[in-house]
Amino acid sequence: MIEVKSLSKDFNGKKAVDAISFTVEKGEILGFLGPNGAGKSTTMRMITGYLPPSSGTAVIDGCDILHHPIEARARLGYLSETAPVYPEMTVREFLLFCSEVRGFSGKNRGRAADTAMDRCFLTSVANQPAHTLSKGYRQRVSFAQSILHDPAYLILDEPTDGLDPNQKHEVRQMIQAMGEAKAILISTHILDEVEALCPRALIIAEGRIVADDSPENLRRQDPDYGACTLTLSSPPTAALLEKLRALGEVKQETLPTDTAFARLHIRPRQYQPDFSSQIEGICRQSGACLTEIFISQGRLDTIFRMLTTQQNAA
Ligand SMILES: Nc1ncnc2c1ncn2[C@@H]1O[C@H](COP(=O)(O)OP(=O)(O)OP(=O)(O)O)[C@@H](O)[C@H]1O
Repeated sequence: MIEVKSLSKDFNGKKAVDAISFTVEKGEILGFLGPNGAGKSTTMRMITGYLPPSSGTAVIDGCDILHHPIEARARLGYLSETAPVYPEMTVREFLLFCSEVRGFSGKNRGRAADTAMDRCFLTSVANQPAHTLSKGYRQRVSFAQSILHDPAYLILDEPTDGLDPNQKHEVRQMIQAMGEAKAILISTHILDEVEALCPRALIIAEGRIVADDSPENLRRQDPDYGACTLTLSSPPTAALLEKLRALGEVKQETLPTDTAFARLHIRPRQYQPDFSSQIEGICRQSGACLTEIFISQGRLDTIFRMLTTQQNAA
């Protein structure tokens, strides 16, 4: 388990991270979200021992990063935001070098480098100098470096940043496969990625945790969760509008004048699981022809904005 215990960091008297605590269990992929400057990278650098905290600590598989840094780091793989790679080395040379630093020797050194290249789809560029690689491939080399020693704990700072959609897909699949056995903390700005990869998400703003829940539960906090958007084949009558207004807040969308359709958005005063059935019943009774109904599942980006801008305003 990764245990983050009341970690704080001050830079020149300003709190970048403010008493953050959370845990990540093996078999869990925890999404770490927050706006620019929220403190994600600073937290990750403290967990991995690259930055001393002002207070608090992190414990990796029982090893305190401050008191047992070598043992704690041996259990960790870290992909930093900057993904540093020595430019003049080939991919294989770089990974052999990193294997040696990780304590591999003899055949094990080559085996570790080759396995990591294989898992990160790098074999075809093994002999290419790093400075000739595209950004996506450099990111993969850095990823390979972080998993050389097959660590049980992975800290990934924006692992798909700058990758093309195909590469993003591949890296996500790699993370998903590794997440079955490892504890993974992953920071990202891509909310779709969180929905696809992370059963749990932590949102931070101005160095503090403002949410810790599943993406689904977070979406439920969207005021639009369960709201319905209806398309009618003709404009609604005043009687229909009155009945719908009794159910919730009704907004009529302005559509191009050459269409006979009408579109209404109805938000319940509070979530009701049978809201769409109630609306369908009212339309049927009123003789309105309902051609389409869309039920909102809420949006993570709405919640992200609500939680992180509230904090800024405070
Ligand atoms: N070495 C440093 N010296 C001074 N201030 C720093 C240093 N590193 C980070 N900060 C400040 O700490 C705050 C948090 O930065 P951090 O990089 O952790 O944010 P982040 O959430 O990772 O942002 P982003 O999403 O843009 O990567 C910011 O205000 C940043 O300017």
